[in-house]
Amino acid sequence: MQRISTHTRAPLWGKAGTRRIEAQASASLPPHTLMRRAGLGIARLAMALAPHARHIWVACGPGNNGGDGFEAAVQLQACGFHTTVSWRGDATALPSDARAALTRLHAAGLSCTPEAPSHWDLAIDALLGLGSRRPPDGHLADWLQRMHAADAPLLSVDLPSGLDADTGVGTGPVLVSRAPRHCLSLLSLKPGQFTADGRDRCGTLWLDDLGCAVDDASGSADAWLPGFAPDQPRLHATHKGSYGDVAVLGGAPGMVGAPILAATAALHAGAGRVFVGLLDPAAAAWDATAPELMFRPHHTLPQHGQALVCGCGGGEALAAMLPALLDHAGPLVLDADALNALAGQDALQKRLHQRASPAVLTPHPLEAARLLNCSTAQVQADRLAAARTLAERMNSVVLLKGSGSVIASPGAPALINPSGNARLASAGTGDVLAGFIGALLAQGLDPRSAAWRAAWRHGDLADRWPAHRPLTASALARAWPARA
Ligand SMILES: NC(=O)C1=CN([C@@H]2O[C@H](COP(=O)(O)OP(=O)(O)OC[C@H]3O[C@@H](n4cnc5c(N)ncnc54)[C@H](OP(=O)(O)O)[C@@H]3O)[C@@H](O)[C@H]2O)[C@H](O)CC1
Ligand SMILES: [K+]
Repeated sequence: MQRISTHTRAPLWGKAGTRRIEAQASASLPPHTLMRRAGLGIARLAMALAPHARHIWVACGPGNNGGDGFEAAVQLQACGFHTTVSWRGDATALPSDARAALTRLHAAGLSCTPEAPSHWDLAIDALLGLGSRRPPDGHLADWLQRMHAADAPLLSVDLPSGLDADTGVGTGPVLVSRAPRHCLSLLSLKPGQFTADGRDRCGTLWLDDLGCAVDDASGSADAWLPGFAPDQPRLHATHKGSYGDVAVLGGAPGMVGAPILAATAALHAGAGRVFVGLLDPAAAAWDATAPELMFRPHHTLPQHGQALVCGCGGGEALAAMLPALLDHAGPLVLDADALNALAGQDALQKRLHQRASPAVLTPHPLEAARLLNCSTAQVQADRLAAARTLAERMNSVVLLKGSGSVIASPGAPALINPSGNARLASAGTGDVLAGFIGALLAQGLDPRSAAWRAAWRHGDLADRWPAHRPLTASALARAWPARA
C-alpha cells in the first residue's frame, strides 16, 4: 500500500482501463482473491488511521464495492473492533464476488443492519465505486450525508461514492468538513481522483494494487501524475545569457499589474533577463519594486530568441497584434486576453496550428469554454477531454487550470497536476503561472515539460505556504525556491 503524494509519478486509469486490469488480474487468481485482498487492505488502513476506534461503521452498497466493505468488516471484527455493517438489499441480486463476501460475513458471525448506527469513530464508505452511474439517492444518499456531516474520519473504498472515476465529477452529498477524509484506491489510481471534485472528495489518497502491480508498457493509461522533477543544477561558468530572455506583453489601461506579476515570476523562476512591453501608453516605464525588469515599447517585443508571455491583462488591443506574434514569436505562452482574442477566430487558430514549436495555452475553464465554443459546465464535466480536444485543435500544449490542472499535448499522454490548493484562488496567481512557464521555456525546456513543471511548482509553493502568511500573487511571484 502506498500513500500518494504530489511527488508520486504514476499512470491513471479510468473505468474501462481499471476493469481491464481487474479482469486480467482475476483471470490468474483463485476466485474472490482480489476482493479478499481489498478487504484486508481496507481493514489495515482503517486500523492505522483510527487505532483507538471502538466502533467502526461500514456502509455497503449494491455492487462489488459493497463486497469490499463486507470483507473489510470480517477483518475488523476479527481484530476486535466493534463493527456495524449497514446494507439493504437482496443477496441474490449481488454480483458473485460480493455475494461470496456476504456469505463470509455471515459465517464470521456478523449480520447486516438496514439502518445507520447513531455513533461511530470511523466510517467506511463502501456504497459505490466504479459502477456508480447516477446520483446516489434514497438510503445511499442518507448514509453518505451522515458520514460527511459527522466529526469522525471517513475512509472511502476505491472511490468516494458518487465520484466519477473518469472525470472527477461528483454527485450526491458532500459537505465541507474538518474531519479527516481518506480514500483507498484499489488496483489503479483514477483520473477522477485528481481533478474537478476529486481532490475535495478523496482527501488523502492511498493505493493498494492488490498484488497486481501494472506497468504501462502498452501506453494505455488515460493520464499520468507527473511526479517531481528538481531544478537542474547550474554550472558555475555561466552568465545571464545562459538562462534565456523572457518578454512579457500585456497590461492594457487598468491592468498593468498583470504583466508585472508575470515578469516578476519569470525573473524569480530563473530567467536570465526579463523585458516588459506594456500596452497602456500612460504606464510608468519602470517598476521601483522590481528594478531588474526592463521596460521596452511593446511593439519592439519580442526580440529574437526571447520566450514570449502574451496576454496578461492585455485587453482587446492584443487581437490586432496576435497574427504577427503567432507567426514570428519563438517559445510562446498565451494567457488570458490572448486566449480570448483567439476564441472564434479561425484564421488565428490556423496560424497557431501551423507553428513549428507548439505554444503553451493556459486557459481557465471559462477561457477554455470560449475556445471550444461550449459552456464552462461542459468543460468541467470532462476536463481531460476538454484539454485534449483543445490541444489537438490548436496543436498546442494546453494547461487547463482549476482543481487538478490538466496538461494536454498533441501526441503525448495527458498529465494531471496534483499540487496546489484553494489559497491560489485569488487575482494574479494565473499571471504568476504564465511567468513561471515563460522562464522555463527561456531556459530551454520543451513546452510540455515547462507547463507541467511550472504548474507543479506553483501548486507546491501554495501547499508549503505558511498558514499565517497571506498568499498573494506578488508574494507567490517571488517565492520560487533558490537553487542549491
Ligand atoms: N470484483 C472484484 O473482484 C473486485 C471489485 N472491486 C470493487 O468493485 C467495485 C466495482 O464494482 P461494481 O459492482 O462494478 O460497481 P459498484 O459496486 O460501484 O456498484 C454497482 C451497483 O451499484 C448500482 N448503482 C450504480 N449507481 C447507483 C446509484 N446512484 N444508486 C443506487 N445504485 C447504484 C448499480 O446498479 P445499476 O442498476 O446501475 O446497474 C450496480 O448494482 C470497485 O469500485 C471496487 O471497489 C475491487 O477492486 C476488488 C476486486
Ligand atoms: K465507495
